[in-house]
Amino acid sequence: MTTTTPLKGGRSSLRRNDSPSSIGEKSPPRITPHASPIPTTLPASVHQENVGGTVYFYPTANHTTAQSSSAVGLGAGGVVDTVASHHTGQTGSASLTPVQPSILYTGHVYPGPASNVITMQPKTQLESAFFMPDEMRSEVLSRNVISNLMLDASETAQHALPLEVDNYHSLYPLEALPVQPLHAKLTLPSSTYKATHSTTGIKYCLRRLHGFRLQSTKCMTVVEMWKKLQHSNVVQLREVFTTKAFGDNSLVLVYDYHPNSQTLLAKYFTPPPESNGYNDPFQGEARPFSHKSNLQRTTGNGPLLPEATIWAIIMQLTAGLRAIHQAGLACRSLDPTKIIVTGKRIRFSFSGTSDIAQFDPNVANPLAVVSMHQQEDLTALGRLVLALACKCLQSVQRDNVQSSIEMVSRHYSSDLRNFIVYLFTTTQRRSVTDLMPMIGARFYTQLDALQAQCDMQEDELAKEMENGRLYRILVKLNCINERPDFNLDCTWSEIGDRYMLKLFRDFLFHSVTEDGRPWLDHAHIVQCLNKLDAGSLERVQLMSRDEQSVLIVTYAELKNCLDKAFSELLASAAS
Ligand SMILES: Nc1ncnc2c1ncn2[C@@H]1O[C@H](COP(=O)(O)OP(=O)(O)OP(=O)(O)O)[C@@H](O)[C@H]1O
Repeated sequence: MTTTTPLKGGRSSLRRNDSPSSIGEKSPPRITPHASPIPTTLPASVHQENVGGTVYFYPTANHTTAQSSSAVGLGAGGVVDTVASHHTGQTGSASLTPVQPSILYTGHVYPGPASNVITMQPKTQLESAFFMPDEMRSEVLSRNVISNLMLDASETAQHALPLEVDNYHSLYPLEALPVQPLHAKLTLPSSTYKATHSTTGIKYCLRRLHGFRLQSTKCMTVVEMWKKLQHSNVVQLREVFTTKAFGDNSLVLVYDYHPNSQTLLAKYFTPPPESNGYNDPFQGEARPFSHKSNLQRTTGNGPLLPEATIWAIIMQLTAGLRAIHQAGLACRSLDPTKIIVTGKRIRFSFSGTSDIAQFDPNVANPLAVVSMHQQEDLTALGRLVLALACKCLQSVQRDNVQSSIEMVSRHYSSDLRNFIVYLFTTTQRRSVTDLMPMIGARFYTQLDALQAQCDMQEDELAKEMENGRLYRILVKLNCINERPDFNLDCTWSEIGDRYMLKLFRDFLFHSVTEDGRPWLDHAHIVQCLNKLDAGSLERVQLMSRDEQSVLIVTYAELKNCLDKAFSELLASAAS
């Protein structure tokens, strides 16, 4: 017997999840008709009933407990897997316990942003119900793109880079010019690369000191101290090794890699491109921080920074510096080329390089030397904050300091001025902990901003967690749907449980409006997938592509079919 029941004019059909987010036609959809295997016989165990023009199939009483898909303890009445029964020769899944029409589904659904978060989002668009804001996405994307950059073989040869250095491969230069002086106090050339660890695949930042020989293994003590220092404002040193892979004796320091980082110099002191190559005639020859070209250190960097931005930088720098000093270490390269900015995060980079490069095994009193370097760090911090406030590196040249501080007094609070003056007062012994009271209640503002950012990110995480879950269901469904053959059975995906899943897939993605246009409703897809994942007792009416067969199942049964079919695939893949 063929089940020939046109849907049109039949009982109100597909349960649609009405949602304001429908991006297509609002009229109820129907399934796109396509050629599809349809049942040709109906087992004696199935009872047929015509309700308002639609034929429904019910198992007879002695078959009500047979099928496993109903064995989820559902009691879903009027539910039958007739098509599956036909194609597999199994009995239909059913239970005669009547089901209340109310939706029994209580699955996991992203409930939408919390009220405290919604006000922080740039603009509440339809998209934001499901996906992260564009700004966040593009930041993550650009980090991924940068992180995945690779040189091809010819570029690697062009840069004279080895294919492997110790446990690292795929070296990628992180600076425009591969060889630069390390720091004002150093004449050693150095290079920075991104590289991938051979066994873990994790990316790291390698700092190579060219032509460098370790004078003494004693400096490994200080390396260990740096390796132990963990702080969110300090780039973590992971290991140090010597290598001849570059054709010389190089020392390589391995740090955590933070993609899409900029140096503080590049972010705040490099003239914008609009300057059209104009050089400030008053810039002079002085290089206040390191051997960087004066072109990069000119004035003309746009408007002054808001005071809140400067304090946000100060708080992060002092936090990192406090951790460094408390660990009995000194930064020794507190320089805008050695501080990196990643998003809103500021980190001291290449920490410990100076300690290794300038290690002197003959120092009589190492503690006193550290203390002296810590004082130098504080002076360097004062110079950096002054330069930031003036947005000009020349402002910290000896002759300019006084007028620069006056400029700070005119444009910023006395707190900021006092902070800088304290750090410039080298006649007294200063301490990073003394800076805390100067920051004062601004600390709470920073904490509040960070917590608000955490709230927003947690909300995005909640969304993405649900997306990840839905993605896994889609992976399962797509591994099953339309599989050309399985265990030499080319009809596997078209029969039995799999046939139900195919019709469900059509219901999800291929619904059309009355006049045949695609009916696209993201909320419909999400809600149906959620009901499937939760094994809801709600019923869904599926229809064969030729519109000749109607199948009413619960989501619980579909879930059971999905799990069974996917387990079969898994078992076969593992065998
Ligand atoms: N841990 C890190 N992760 C990712 N990128 C980093 C890291 N540390 C530094 N960088 C980036 O590497 C690039 C090169 O850094 P480097 O200090 O070599 O710059 P530089 O301005 O050329 O300094 P120098 O004159 O000392 O060579 C910079 O753009 C910096 O943002």
